[in-house]
Amino acid sequence: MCCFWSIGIVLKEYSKSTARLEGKVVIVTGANTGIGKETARDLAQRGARVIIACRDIAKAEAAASEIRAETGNQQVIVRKLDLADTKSIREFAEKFLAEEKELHILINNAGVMLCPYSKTADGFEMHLGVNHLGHFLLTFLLLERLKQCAPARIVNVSSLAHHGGRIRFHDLHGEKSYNRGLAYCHSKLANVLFTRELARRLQGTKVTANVLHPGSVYSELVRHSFVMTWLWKIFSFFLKTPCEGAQTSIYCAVAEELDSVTGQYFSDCQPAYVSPRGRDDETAKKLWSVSCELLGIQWD
Ligand SMILES: NC(=O)C1=CN([C@@H]2O[C@H](COP(=O)(O)OP(=O)(O)OC[C@H]3O[C@@H](n4cnc5c(N)ncnc54)[C@H](OP(=O)(O)O)[C@@H]3O)[C@@H](O)[C@H]2O)C=CC1
Ligand SMILES: CC1=C(/C=C/C(C)=C/C=C/C(C)=C/C=O)C(C)(C)CCC1
Repeated sequence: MCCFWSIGIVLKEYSKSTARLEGKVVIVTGANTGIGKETARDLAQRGARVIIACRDIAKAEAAASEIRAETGNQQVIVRKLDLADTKSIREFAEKFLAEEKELHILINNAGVMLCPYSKTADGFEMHLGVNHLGHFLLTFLLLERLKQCAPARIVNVSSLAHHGGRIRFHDLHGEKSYNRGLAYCHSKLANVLFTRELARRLQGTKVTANVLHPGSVYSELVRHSFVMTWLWKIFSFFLKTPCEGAQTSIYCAVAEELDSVTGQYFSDCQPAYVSPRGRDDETAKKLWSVSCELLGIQWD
């Protein structure tokens, strides 16, 4: 359940669940700032053991100490994860699986937007590589542990921007044409399609997979665009705070009424409209097999 309230002209919703998470292990990617940090803070407040999976250890340690001090939960742990490098993703997963016996909630939150054309360590276009392929590989590597600890949840942070995306199988890495806004949209559509296919494959396992739009949130996401950085500053009053932006992620992670809900897209803590391309099962299946090929994995 969510509650409604409003500030100015922006309608906002808060996850109302009082669920406690003592004994539960959670991973939040990109939790050193923005929506991820607020998600980690809330889950730590609920008593979970929270793994802050970030590429910059210094920034992550600063966020973790702040959360530990504020919540009194000392089980907020930093681990290195660079989603732009499959070697780092594999090292993270290997270390995690060796150190932790359990995993109950995986929040694939980290993301980049409006990057100038660039590639990941493995030669993937940056938006597709970090936002989709990195999380696809991470989920693959951790899935057995989630299944063993079921009921468990996978929460993928996508965006309303998925409406503008398409999966350009003929030019996935933007080598023929590249627009950084569209590249973001494509990667966020990939998040929606991945969740859809993942949920279908996980039927009967008690591991759910849902995807969400957090709202338009005043965060560092716009850092690669000078114009957007200024627009975000000027219009910040109309944007959600990171704490408000984290509410739908928290809702998907803990709400009791979602125990058996899977494959759904949420916004403002409620089901929301998915674009026709985000409901295309054939594209979802093809994206799945192409992602496996690119990553050199077999995921049946
Ligand atoms: N803000 C908004 O309005 C909206 C956000 N979203 C989505 O919400 C999610 C969170 O974004 P938000 O909090 O706003 O953005 P921020 O830029 O504030 O946070 C993004 C996080 O992702 C991390 N990250 C980026 N690249 C990598 C990488 N290669 N490996 C590991 N971590 C990485 C960042 O780390 P570092 O600090 O080191 O760069 C940071 O922790 C994203 O998936 C975004 O697409 C969706 C719709 C709207
Ligand atoms: C129309 C408009 C704005 C709103 C932009 C929005 C709402 C952007 C949403 C971006 C998303 C969803 C990004 C992440 O996925 C501004 C810049 C506030 C002010 C200028 C006019």
